Amino acid sequence: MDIFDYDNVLLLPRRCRVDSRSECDTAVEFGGRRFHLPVVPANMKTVLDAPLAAWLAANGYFYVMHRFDLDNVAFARSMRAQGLFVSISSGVKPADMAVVDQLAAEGVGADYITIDIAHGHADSVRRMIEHIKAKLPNTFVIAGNVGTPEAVIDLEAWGADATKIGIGPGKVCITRLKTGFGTGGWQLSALKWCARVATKPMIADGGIRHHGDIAKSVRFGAAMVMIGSLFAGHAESPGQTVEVDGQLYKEYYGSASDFNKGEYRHVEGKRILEPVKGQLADTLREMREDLQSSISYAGGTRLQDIRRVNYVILGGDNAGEHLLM
Ligand SMILES: NC(=O)C1=CN([C@@H]2O[C@H](COP(=O)(O)OP(=O)(O)OC[C@H]3O[C@@H](n4cnc5c(N)ncnc54)[C@H](OP(=O)(O)O)[C@@H]3O)[C@@H](O)[C@H]2O)C=CC1
Ligand SMILES: Nc1nc2c(ncn2[C@@H]2O[C@H](COP(=O)(O)O)[C@@H](O)[C@H]2O)c(=O)[nH]1
Repeated sequence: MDIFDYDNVLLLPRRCRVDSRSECDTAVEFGGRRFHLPVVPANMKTVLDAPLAAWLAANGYFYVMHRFDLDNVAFARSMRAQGLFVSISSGVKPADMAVVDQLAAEGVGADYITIDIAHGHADSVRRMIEHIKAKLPNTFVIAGNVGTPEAVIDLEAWGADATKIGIGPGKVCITRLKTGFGTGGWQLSALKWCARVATKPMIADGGIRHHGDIAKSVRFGAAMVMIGSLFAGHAESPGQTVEVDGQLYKEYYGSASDFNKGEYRHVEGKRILEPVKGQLADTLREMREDLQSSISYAGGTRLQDIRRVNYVILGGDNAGEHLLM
């Protein structure tokens, strides 16, 4: 198996089929809805909050609300009141099951539920999927996080409608240092490995440092790409603003950090400062333009055309050209 990551793979251009990049369509269908981009801000407290979730939903973008210090049912009610789709995160504890029960009992429901725990290849996730499917059979269930084909096979067999791939590639992640496990450093090839067996959509989660990494994720099988650090630090981002030597930064911390947990137990995340960026809408516009360009380099007009390109691995033992025959 080739081992590579975002920073040592490049995609190879094919003959252009458009006269303008504006002819390239970045839209994606995911869970029965169509979104402008195959991109979703990470479900983290310093990346999005309820107003940002509502803005994303109202403007044609996918979102997954985080699950920390939040009343999921109240959030779902408020999105419904605005006529917007509901996409929440869940753990696997009795309180999380009770949220599902309440959403069902009140008839609020949820369009998407992302079961999001550190080690998603677990019986607790199987039980949670079964619980959601029993109480809210029309909800699209995303389950994770995992990093192996065996896990993807199991989650799909247990009823997940999509899987989320990435153990430890995140910018504020310290899982590989603390535990010795993960896909950090080879996330893109882990995605490729999982794509061999996946029969349902996969979300590539973590490790995106440049807009071109979105196209690379799509090339290796992602239907959707979850991004934390690139979205943290915007004017609208919920992280606290901090001034250092006259420079403005916003905090970005891991969901398994002591900053998020409020205590130092089972810590697998850290806090960093992201330079303050500008408006989120401007970043999304630039991402869309860059992805339109990626599609044109792929010789296509639609997102899926990126899947057909060849690629090279730069440097190291796995270096070489990989051609689709
Ligand atoms: N993508 C990644 O690499 C990682 C992401 N995270 C993120 O941090 C957040 C908090 O995650 P998490 O701590 O799982 O959430 P929770 O604190 O909600 O824990 C979920 C449940 O899973 C159990 N659990 C957690 N880790 C393991 C494990 N390694 N083996 C067996 N059981 C486990 C917990 O029990 P107990 O605490 O008693 O073990 C708890 O019952 C999530 O958003 C998650 O996605 C965290 C780490 C890695
Ligand atoms: N190991 C940990 N991973 C975490 C933690 N909090 C979030 N995450 C994961 O990171 C991505 C975002 O990655 P980025 O490279 O785009 O910044 C996020 O979606 C989670 O999967 C954590 O505390 N520990």
